[in-house]
Amino acid sequence: MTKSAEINNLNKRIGKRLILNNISFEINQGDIVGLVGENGAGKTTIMKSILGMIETNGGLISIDGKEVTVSRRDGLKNVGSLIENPVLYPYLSGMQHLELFSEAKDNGMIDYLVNHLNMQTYINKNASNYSLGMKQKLAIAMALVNRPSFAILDEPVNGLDPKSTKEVRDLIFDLNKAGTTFLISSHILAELEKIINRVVIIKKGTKIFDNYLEYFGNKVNRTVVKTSDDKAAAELLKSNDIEISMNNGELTIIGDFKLQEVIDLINGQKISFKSIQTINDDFEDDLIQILDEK
Ligand SMILES: Nc1ncnc2c1ncn2[C@@H]1O[C@H](COP(=O)(O)OP(=O)(O)OP(=O)(O)O)[C@@H](O)[C@H]1O
Repeated sequence: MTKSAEINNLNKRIGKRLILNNISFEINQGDIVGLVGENGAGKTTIMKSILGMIETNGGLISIDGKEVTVSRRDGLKNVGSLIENPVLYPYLSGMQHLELFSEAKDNGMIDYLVNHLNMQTYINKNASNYSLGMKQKLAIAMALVNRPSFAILDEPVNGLDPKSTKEVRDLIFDLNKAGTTFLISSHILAELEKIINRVVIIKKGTKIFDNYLEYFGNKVNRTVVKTSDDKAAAELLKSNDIEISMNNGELTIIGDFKLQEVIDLINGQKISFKSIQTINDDFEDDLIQILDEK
């Protein structure tokens, strides 16, 4: 797999505090990687380091095989970024911002972004009058206006309403299909799950998890059943080809099944139900569990 970016043993100290502790991970071309962690975990510091915005205390960062530091910026030529609140010029319109940031005279990208992010009604007005969400959309457009091969977006859907959030998601997918690799941080895990194909989790400056989403498997529902005789109920369900497991004495039915069929089977054997609880294992819970465990 071709690598878009490599981060090797990245360390960052601020004063006496170690903010990043030997962080290493790779971003393969075509990936949409989610960078996840609690407030203050170090996500923005990682992104700033990759972009050569801050001095680091050891470690090697390269983009497209070129080393990036505060003074070596060759690797950043095809990189777009949105980090924290971008500085907007109050007397320039959104369109003028995009024109200022665009390296090409007219590559159709400005129209494409304005349309995809639905900014037509205000793009020619002064940015000083923009709402938080409008500013955020303009900042995303500025990050992507040169059709970067690699884009780093820190909290891109911060402050966006659900419709705008979907517009940003669709735009990311569209650009990803056309060849842009993404590193995206977000606290909105349910939203992040819809976009990313891989997740890197940071806790207190240390990487604690890094894997593709397939790791989390297909989201299967589990139904935990308590009966007057769990052992007999388990045998009965198994003999009727219903997939079950017994974990810590808990009878769990896995995957798809017809609840009425289970009820009829068990009642038919004079076993009584005490409780039935369906549990949806979702991504958000999985991530929170990883964060809590490590
Ligand atoms: N300029 C600075 N001076 C002092 N401490 C800093 C500075 N920048 C970052 N830090 C500290 O570094 C740690 C990591 O901050 P960072 O902004 O990278 O976290 P984050 O994961 O992006 O957090 P959030 O999700 O809240 O944006 C925090 O403890 C923060 O207080």
